[in-house]
Amino acid sequence: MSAPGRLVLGQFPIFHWGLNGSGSTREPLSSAQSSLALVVSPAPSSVTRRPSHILHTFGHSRIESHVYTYHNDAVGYNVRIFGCRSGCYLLTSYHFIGLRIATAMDTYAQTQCSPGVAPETPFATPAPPQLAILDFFFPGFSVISTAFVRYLGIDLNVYLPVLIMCGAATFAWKYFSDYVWGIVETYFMSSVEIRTDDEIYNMLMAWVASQRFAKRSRRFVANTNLNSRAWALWRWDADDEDDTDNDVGTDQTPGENGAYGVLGESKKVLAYTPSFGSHTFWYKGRLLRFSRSRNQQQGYMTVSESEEISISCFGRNPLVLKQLLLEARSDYLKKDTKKTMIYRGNTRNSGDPSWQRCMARTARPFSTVILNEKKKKELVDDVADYLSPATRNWYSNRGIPWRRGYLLTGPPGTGKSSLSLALAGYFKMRIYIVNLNSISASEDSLASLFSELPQRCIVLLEDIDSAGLTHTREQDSGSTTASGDDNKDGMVPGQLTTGDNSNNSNSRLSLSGLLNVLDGVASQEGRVLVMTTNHIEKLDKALIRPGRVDMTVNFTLADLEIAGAIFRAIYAPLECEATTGRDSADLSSEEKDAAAAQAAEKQAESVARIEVLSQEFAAKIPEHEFSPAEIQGFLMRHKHDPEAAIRLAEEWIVETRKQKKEKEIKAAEEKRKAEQTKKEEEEKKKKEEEEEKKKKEEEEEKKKKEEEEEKKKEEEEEEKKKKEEEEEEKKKEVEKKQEKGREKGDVNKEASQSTEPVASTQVASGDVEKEGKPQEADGLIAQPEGHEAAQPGKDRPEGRQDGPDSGYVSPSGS
Ligand SMILES: Nc1ncnc2c1ncn2[C@@H]1O[C@H](COP(=O)(O)OP(=O)(O)OP(=O)(O)O)[C@@H](O)[C@H]1O
Repeated sequence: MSAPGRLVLGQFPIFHWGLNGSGSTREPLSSAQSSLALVVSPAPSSVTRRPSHILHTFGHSRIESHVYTYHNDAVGYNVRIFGCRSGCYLLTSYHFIGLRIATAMDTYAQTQCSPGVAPETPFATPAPPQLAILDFFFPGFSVISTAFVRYLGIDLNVYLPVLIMCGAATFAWKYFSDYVWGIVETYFMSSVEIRTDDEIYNMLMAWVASQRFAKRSRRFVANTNLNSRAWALWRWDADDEDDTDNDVGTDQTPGENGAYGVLGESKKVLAYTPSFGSHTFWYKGRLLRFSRSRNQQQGYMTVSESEEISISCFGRNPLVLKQLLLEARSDYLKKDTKKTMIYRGNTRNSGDPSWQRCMARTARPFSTVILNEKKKKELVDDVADYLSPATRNWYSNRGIPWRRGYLLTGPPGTGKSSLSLALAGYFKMRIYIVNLNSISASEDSLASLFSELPQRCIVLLEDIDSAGLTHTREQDSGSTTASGDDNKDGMVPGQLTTGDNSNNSNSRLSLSGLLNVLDGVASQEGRVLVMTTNHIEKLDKALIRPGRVDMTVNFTLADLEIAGAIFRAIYAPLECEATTGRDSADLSSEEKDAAAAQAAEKQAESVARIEVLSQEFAAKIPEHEFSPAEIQGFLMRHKHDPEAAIRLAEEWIVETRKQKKEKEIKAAEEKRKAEQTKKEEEEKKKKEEEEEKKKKEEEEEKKKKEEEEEKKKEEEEEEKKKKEEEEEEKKKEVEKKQEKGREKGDVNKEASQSTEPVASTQVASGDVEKEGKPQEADGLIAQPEGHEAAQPGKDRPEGRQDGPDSGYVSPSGS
């Protein structure tokens, strides 16, 4: 027999047999197929064959065990067969195998026998149970076991039950502990889960990064940016503009993390947060657990999206968790007190639209915005009044929607955006920017964004004239209303404006949609709406009517005053920059006072000097020609040398004019070219259309001609056919007459036989007269059958063949 496997371990035989699925043992099985383990142990000879069937379950796999007892004369064997439940082994196969084992055992025992000596069976001494089942789970175990027995004299099988018990205990403990922990978590713990696409994620992670447990964690994530990555693709630069303020240090000074920066290099703060898993920490005397786990959802996700974060504590009261989150938030916002937070509306097609913090800029002092002081004061007073709680009540008591809108108009670079930023900084409000040009901007997405606005904030719609909100509805609809408000008929659905909408051709936002969002029934109250534009004249009147725009601030190109103010803003020393020139720590209080007085005096001198220079500079700048941004740009080039700026101002003016002129010429040229191209294209198109038309006409004419010819042909054919028919009819008539004539001829013949020829002729002529036919018909009549009828004109004199055969009878009878 070709048994696939047989092992004898020392004196304890362990047999490994393989079975194929059909139960036949004739063919040896491959090791992969051999999924049976046999354990043979001695049995009392009194025991008869006793098959039994036991099922064991190990984890997910089920092991069948069959015990058969066999005995020969000398000794009985228990054969325990283990097989995988999933295999298709038949009981009969097991039995068959058992028999084979028993036979093999007998043979084995016999080979051990020597004459005169009692046969030494494998079980001469009671052997411990052979648990080759391990070989089933750990292939090669039997080999190792054999090696241990042979070379070290250690029987691994002895320790097998212990090992199995340990394994089972571990399994059991895991299941048990998971189960118990689940119950504890559900009924005896409080927990808070943090969404990664919410700003609280950023707040919490910033807080966690500052905690000791995070810094000490052995498994951690190193971050240069703690913000959620969920919206990373939709953000501007995710970093705050002055992150480097908090950086780890410079060349000279090591940072808090012990790292040294390289001088002049832009540095990023390195923060460490605990990695995936559970991390415990103490907070306000309570043991908390910070868990970071992988999101089980499939699909592409950024790092922060693919994680789930929760914090839990023992006890059913989650107060401590809420305190922690509040602390995290206030810490996070503390960092921003001197900054103006800028949020941008993300109106993505997929997912809900939401506000995403994109930048925190240092608040711009209001004084740095150059604007007519009176106008500036008016604006600040108006906003302050609007934001006061008393005003809110006033509005609500009178049923007036609590909203205020401001329109900042003026040429580019005159300070509109700067004023919005300064306003937000002055009133400590956040700025929420909406991009109306976005292709995903729709009334729904905007409404959703506006509904999420906090009560005290600035909503900034920049350059609304370029957002397609040009051309008034009145112009396009052809009807004018007082406010322009009620006339919405001019709007084409899906169009932002009724006029030139090239900038927004893909947008699904309409003007009426925007108006609804701004102050419709469902729109948010309490916000300050600021719109900026370069072309107020292009805006729809409905958009800037009172109620939507309550104050308009006009910005102009630089005049004398503005030019001087910009000069002072650049060169005048600021109070914070005033230095004594010596380290104040080394000075006594009198010395400090003296140094301060000296610095103040120096600063006053400097201010006075700059004041004089500013006037000189302003005098050189032509009024209403250059924007403050342009002048600022020029002064920045000489920021440490005001005299040089004054000296070079004229040169700059000439240069800038030249550049502007060139730009204008270039723009005009481009415009002309564009127009020419457009014209050419139009002409070409027109020409093509004309050619096409001509071609079409020619084709039509040709077709017409052909049709006429065909018609003519048909008519001719019809005529011909008709003629033929007539001829046919004529022929038939002639034949008929010939027939008749023949018949008459016969009669005359008969008559001529009995009378004179003259008389017969007379009869014939008399017949002719009777018939009323012309004379030539006589010939026809007289023509004998089978002769051709005489041709008209040819008949008689020449063509006639007088004679007996022609059958012609002359009137004279000759
Ligand atoms: N009136 C002003 N006061 C102070 N700074 C100004 C003023 N006008 C322009 N600037 C400076 O010029 C630059 C551009 O200004 P800003 O962006 O505010 O102009 P804008 O009117 O909003 O331009 P645009 O219409 O192109 O958006 C800024 O750096 C700003 O500091």
